[in-house]
Amino acid sequence: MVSLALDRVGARYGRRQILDDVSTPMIEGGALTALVGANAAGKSTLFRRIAGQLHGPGTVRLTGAGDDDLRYMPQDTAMSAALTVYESIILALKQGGGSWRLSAAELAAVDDVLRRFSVEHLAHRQLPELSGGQRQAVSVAQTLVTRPKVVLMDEPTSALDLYRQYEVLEALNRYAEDTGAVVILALHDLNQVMRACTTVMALAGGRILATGPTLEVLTPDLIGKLYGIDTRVERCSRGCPMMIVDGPSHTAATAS
Ligand SMILES: Nc1ncnc2c1ncn2[C@@H]1O[C@H](COP(=O)(O)OP(=O)(O)OP(=O)(O)O)[C@@H](O)[C@H]1O
Repeated sequence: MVSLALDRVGARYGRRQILDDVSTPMIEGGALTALVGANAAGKSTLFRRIAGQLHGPGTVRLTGAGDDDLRYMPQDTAMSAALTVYESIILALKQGGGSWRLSAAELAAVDDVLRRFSVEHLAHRQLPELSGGQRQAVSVAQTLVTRPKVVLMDEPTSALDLYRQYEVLEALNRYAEDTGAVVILALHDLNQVMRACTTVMALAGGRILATGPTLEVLTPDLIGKLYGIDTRVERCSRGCPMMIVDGPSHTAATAS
């Protein structure tokens, strides 16, 4: 089983300290973990630090996976290359080098990821012709084609319609279950978090404010602290917990 833990991790841009002493318990693979926090709280910075794109104090401990097994999908992914979706996924698969030939297993991996994320019908479309939501779904497929054991995704559903949000989160959940991968998603939609993610890490002021099982961590009290918003949790007609937003509170302590 794959797991990831952070021990007193820090990060800065120039003199500006963004993350300070970020520590987490062991995050186990096989299910989705959400990273939540206000705008500018440092979620992308934490992903860059875990992915090795930024350096700083502290330790990122990976168990059952090496640095090569990690993929980070940033918030904005470039899709201007004159490639088809199919070609772009092959390119993502071959990014680590090796033979230019495609083995039967690699061809199967490309087919699998196209099917998992329902982008088969786009296989022969050019990347620059895709809509924003199509681009995002393709980007998820590119990220997962190598079957990474540690996956960090920055707002992977922000451009998707309601049905596609549900579909992509379900597919990500199945991916985590099938591969045992650690999959961490930065998400702003807390209803998506409640529906899809088993564990939550909440970031504020450059530190982890809370981490643990979703329904235990995402309390109205914590949400008030993170976003300055009053909320309550109710159940939808199918029994799924839902966050109802009542409005701004006056207890905000969000990151600068
Ligand atoms: N390349 C950079 N150089 C300098 N400062 C940066 C850089 N990238 C981000 N920052 C700053 O670091 C802080 C954290 O930004 P980050 O993108 O990590 O936040 P975030 O939680 O992902 O935000 P959002 O929810 O808005 O995407 C912000 O104050 C931002 O201005």
